[in-house]
Amino acid sequence: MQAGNLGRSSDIGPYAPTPIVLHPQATAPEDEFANQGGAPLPISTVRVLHVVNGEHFAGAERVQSHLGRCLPRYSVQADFACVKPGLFAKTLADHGGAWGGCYRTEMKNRFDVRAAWKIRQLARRNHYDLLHAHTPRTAMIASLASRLTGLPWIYHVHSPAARDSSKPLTNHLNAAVEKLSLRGCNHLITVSESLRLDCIRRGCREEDVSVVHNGVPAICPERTRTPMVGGRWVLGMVALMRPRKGLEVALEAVAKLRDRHDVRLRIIGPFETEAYKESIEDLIAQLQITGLIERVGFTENVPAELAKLDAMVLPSLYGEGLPMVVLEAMAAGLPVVATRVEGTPEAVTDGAQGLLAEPGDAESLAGKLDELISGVHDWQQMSNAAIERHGEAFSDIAMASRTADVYRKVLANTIPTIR
Ligand SMILES: CC(=O)N[C@H]1[C@@H](OP(=O)(O)OP(=O)(O)OC[C@H]2O[C@@H](n3ccc(=O)[nH]c3=O)[C@H](O)[C@@H]2O)O[C@H](CO)[C@@H](O)[C@@H]1O
Ligand SMILES: O=P([O-])([O-])O[C@@H]1[C@@H](O)[C@H](O)[C@@H](O)[C@H](O)[C@@H]1O
Repeated sequence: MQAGNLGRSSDIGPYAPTPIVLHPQATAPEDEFANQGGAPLPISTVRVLHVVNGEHFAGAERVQSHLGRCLPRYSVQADFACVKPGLFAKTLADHGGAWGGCYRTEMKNRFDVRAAWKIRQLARRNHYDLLHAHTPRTAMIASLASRLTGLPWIYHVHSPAARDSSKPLTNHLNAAVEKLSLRGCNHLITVSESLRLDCIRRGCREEDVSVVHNGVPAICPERTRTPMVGGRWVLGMVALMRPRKGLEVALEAVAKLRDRHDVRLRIIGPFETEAYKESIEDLIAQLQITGLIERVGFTENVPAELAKLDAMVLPSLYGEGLPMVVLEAMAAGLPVVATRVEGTPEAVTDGAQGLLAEPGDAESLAGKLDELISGVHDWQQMSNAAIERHGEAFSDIAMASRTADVYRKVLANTIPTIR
């Protein structure tokens, strides 16, 4: 079957190897894989095909689009094969190839391995050097495509498959598929140190796993006001709303705060299912907080929404890697009130760039919000600390630079086998 093409002609030949220097950015990180010599060396272009789901435009897809946009600085050209083409595939196409080319390699069902053959065709035609998968489903396809092509492949761990959703059966299946697929994997990238340790606990060798912390651009939109003790506080939760994000806990916390403070909660993002949306509407009615809740829905301009908030709330229950919305809020100078889940404490230290509550505990979340709103912490100081922490550790440029270094390390250690 011929793979379709959304963003760029599938007939494109190899990219002209544009020699540029490694780490041209002053802000690029020091890295264990970087060229240790004096002057930076010109390097040849690496071509990577990301094998992605592509149905949503949520965290993993943000990572992918930032990589597609930033990797060319490091002489890496990234394209995308979508096995569930949806909003992400459409967005890539809308950008006309600026974030990388997009190919439709649909799977008709979870075990439709014909996608691996489509990827083999793409890899041959467009001379990719390596494959990069992002979900258990795409790990399965990339691992098969790697066998068919002889290309090395990398797996990007965004969340722990065994506790990624509220569906135990799906989690179990995904964890099993991931484990089997990883047998032939050349290297793992985890988005947080907590996920790196999780992989090692599950049997991966330390030398096969690298942490590349997620990163986002330094977008800090102008604010028109600074919140004040005794004034109105506009809180916002930004997410693809699904049970594991803990929106219920945020609503319960707002209900607890309503008598003491003038608070509003903006729900920014789409709901994964209509049924979940209805259950949330029922809870809002039951808690009698309808007037305090503003429903924004999906927005393409998250920074503009962040500029309207006084704090970003993310009450995740479990299963996070390193949430992009936490990093986006920090870049925007917004204090983050989140939960101690997986990688989140790697970005936010309680009392510094934001506050950390216990997951699933509305009392704990309300207590942390109360601290911020009552002025126990200086809002401006937290805002400055958030911007600073983003700049030093979580930029999109740093993420792309480190990812490019992993690619080169893997390619340097792989004996090419052309099939
Ligand atoms: C199920 C899964 O795989 N989850 C992972 C996914 O994040 P997950 O999708 O759960 O959530 P994130 O907070 O990381 O990302 C949400 C993204 O959606 C964007 N957004 C949200 C609402 C909206 O209206 N418009 C909009 O564009 C946000 O700006 C953000 O970039 O990748 C993250 C990054 O590796 C990991 O930490 C998560 O564990
Ligand atoms: O591939 P699949 O199992 O159908 O489903 C996917 C999850 O594995 C992935 O973690 C998530 O980010 C996607 O939104 C999607 O839900």
